[in-house]
Amino acid sequence: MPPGDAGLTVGLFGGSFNPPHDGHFHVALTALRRLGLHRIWWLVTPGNPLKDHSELEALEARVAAVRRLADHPRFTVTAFEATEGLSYSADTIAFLKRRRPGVRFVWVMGADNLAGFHRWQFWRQIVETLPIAIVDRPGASLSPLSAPMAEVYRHARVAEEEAGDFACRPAPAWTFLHAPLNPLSSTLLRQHGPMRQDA
Ligand SMILES: Nc1ncnc2c1ncn2[C@@H]1O[C@H](COP(=O)(O)OP(=O)(O)OP(=O)(O)O)[C@@H](O)[C@H]1O
Ligand SMILES: O=C(O)c1ccc[n+]([C@@H]2O[C@H](COP(=O)([O-])O)[C@@H](O)[C@H]2O)c1
Repeated sequence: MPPGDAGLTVGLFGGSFNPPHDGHFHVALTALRRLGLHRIWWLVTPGNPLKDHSELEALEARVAAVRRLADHPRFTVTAFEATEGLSYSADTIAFLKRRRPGVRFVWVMGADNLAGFHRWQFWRQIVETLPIAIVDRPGASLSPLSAPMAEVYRHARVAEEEAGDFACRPAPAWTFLHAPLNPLSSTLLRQHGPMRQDA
């Protein structure tokens, strides 16, 4: 697990990264800059509990690929969930709060995950524990209005213009960051192989 002194602000960016792509880099950079965070920790998951794992590459290969992609001085790549036996994000977050008590964490995810967030284990506990930042994604732009999480926690939405110190907000707090849309997905890359971004 990465070190973290008191006062550090960290965006937790969990993912399957099967494989990682520029859309992921875009999400991490958007969160880092727009939320005024010190760092982004990329959490390479042993396996999304809601996804079929039959096409999932080995963790070591995904970590190596994410390290190649996440080439930025404020990015840290880690796979401690596997070594600590953590499958659910609620457990990961509780673990981190215990082990890095002075660090201020924010959960970072793409807008497609907002739509299904109410299916995550202990999702309300997650919302009540740390601020959540959602980055827009093609096909999911309307979900802030209709997702159950957004409805239940409507009162906790923070305007993106006011999210510059987001890590210091008490939970529940969530914000939706509009940004240039990036159309890449791992599914697309698994189906068609690497594609030139400028083609
Ligand atoms: N193009 C994108 N724009 C915004 N968010 C993205 C984009 N691609 C991935 N994300 C977000 O990054 C995180 C990790 O995504 P993941 O590794 O599942 O990639 P994916 O492209 O969604 O994969 P798959 O197609 O296999 O479902 C998730 O929170 C996801 O919402
Ligand atoms: O805890 C859960 O129930 C849960 C359900 C779905 C996804 N997650 C986490 O969400 C992150 C994004 O997953 P993915 O597959 O969309 O990249 C990753 O860290 C997963 O472990 C977590």
